[in-house]
Amino acid sequence: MRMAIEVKICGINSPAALSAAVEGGAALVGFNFYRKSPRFVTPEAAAALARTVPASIKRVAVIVDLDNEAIAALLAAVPLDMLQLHGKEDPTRAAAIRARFRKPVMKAISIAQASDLEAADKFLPVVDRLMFDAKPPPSMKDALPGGNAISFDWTLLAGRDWPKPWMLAGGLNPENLAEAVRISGARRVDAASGVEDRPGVKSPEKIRALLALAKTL
Ligand SMILES: O=C(O)c1ccccc1NCC(=O)[C@H](O)[C@H](O)COP(=O)(O)O
Repeated sequence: MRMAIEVKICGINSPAALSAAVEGGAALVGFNFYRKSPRFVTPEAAAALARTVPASIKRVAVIVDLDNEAIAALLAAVPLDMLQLHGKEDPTRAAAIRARFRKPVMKAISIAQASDLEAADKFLPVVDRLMFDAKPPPSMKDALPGGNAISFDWTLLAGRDWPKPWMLAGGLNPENLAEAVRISGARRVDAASGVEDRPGVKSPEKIRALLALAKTL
């Protein structure tokens, strides 16, 4: 039997969004600690939400180039199961974070062309998961490190696999998820903007729709 699609709903910042994700069957929920993101949550708000998440669902911290002191403070304040490195962390830094904080680490790799996938090989020995996310084009003003609602060419992943779990991210929504999965072959996916009404405002309806669809793929 085929493994069900695993979904991470990223940028959870309200009880309604969290309930929709939990009840809809998300496997992971992401809390965004990048201050410039419209999805930023304070550690206090994230802690209140994270404490209500069932143990079967992984609580992921999205962090961007944080130093050890900031990561330690975050982990002291918020119950978290995984660290998602979404900045310019290199393999040495990823390995150091994983060793020091003893949490599973997922490294996001920005993809625009086939050669961008080569970075995966360097991270594989030192992380627990990979995420392939869209690299914003240079013309995109005010681009964030992630959460830009843009997709990359899913055929770049077709027929590819890696020896650790990997997720597809970038502009996924209830309208394009089926196509993205069919073309890329991904069995783990992540969505932030595509389940929102506007940047930073999650739509419980869209979260439910994406998760219901994922169960059929
Ligand atoms: O979502 C953000 O605002 C964000 C900001 C800075 C770094 C990472 C960020 N998001 C991380 C995620 O896991 C997103 O879900 C992923 O980039 C896909 O986003 P989207 O294209 O909006 O679905």
